[in-house]
Amino acid sequence: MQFIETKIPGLTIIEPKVFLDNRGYFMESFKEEEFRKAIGSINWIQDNESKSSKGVLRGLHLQTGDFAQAKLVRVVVGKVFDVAVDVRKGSPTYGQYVGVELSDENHRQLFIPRGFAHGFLVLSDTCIFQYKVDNIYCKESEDGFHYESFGIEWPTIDKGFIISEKDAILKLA
Ligand SMILES: Cc1cn([C@H]2C[C@H](O)[C@@H](COP(=O)(O)OP(=O)(O)O[C@H]3O[C@@H](C)C(=O)[C@@H](O)[C@H]3O)O2)c(=O)[nH]c1=O
Repeated sequence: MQFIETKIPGLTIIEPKVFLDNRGYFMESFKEEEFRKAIGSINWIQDNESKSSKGVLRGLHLQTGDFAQAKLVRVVVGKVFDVAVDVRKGSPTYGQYVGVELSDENHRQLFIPRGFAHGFLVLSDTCIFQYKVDNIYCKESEDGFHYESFGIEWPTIDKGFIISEKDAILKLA
């Protein structure tokens, strides 16, 4: 398992070691000991999964205050352009984002610390997206930014993006 630093300290790409053979592949998708040594001890308390079709853009989301969440995100089926934006007040990298392709071929994961806004655009026909979070879901603590914020260069999709009503009216930053 490799931990690759991005330009935003703490925001980390993780590449599991994949063992291929004539049956398919095997990989350890999460290993607490290695994660703790590379990043720190995180008490993951919930796993989430969503399914989306091509062009779906979910985000940019975060929870605030006592319900802030770190996330460990990955794609089980398909391919996405995944984005994390540093929106921690006073952070030297405030407003900066990292965009990374996560797919069922590169098996990459992204560790997103608390205080980042997160979103992803589905590039494949269908996508199953899974992630761990370290805090409970709290509707009242949800916050977000419109996907056109922060100068994010999203890939283009022929038929355009599919966005929830809630995400379409998020504030622009
Ligand atoms: C996120 C979440 C949603 N829900 C419910 C609320 C709602 O009725 C339904 C769908 O919720 P949403 O529309 O917010 O789902 P979605 O747009 O997929 O939200 C997710 O987007 C990505 C980008 C993230 O980073 C996640 O943290 C999360 O915010 O699921 C839960 O019960 N638990 C949860 O943890």
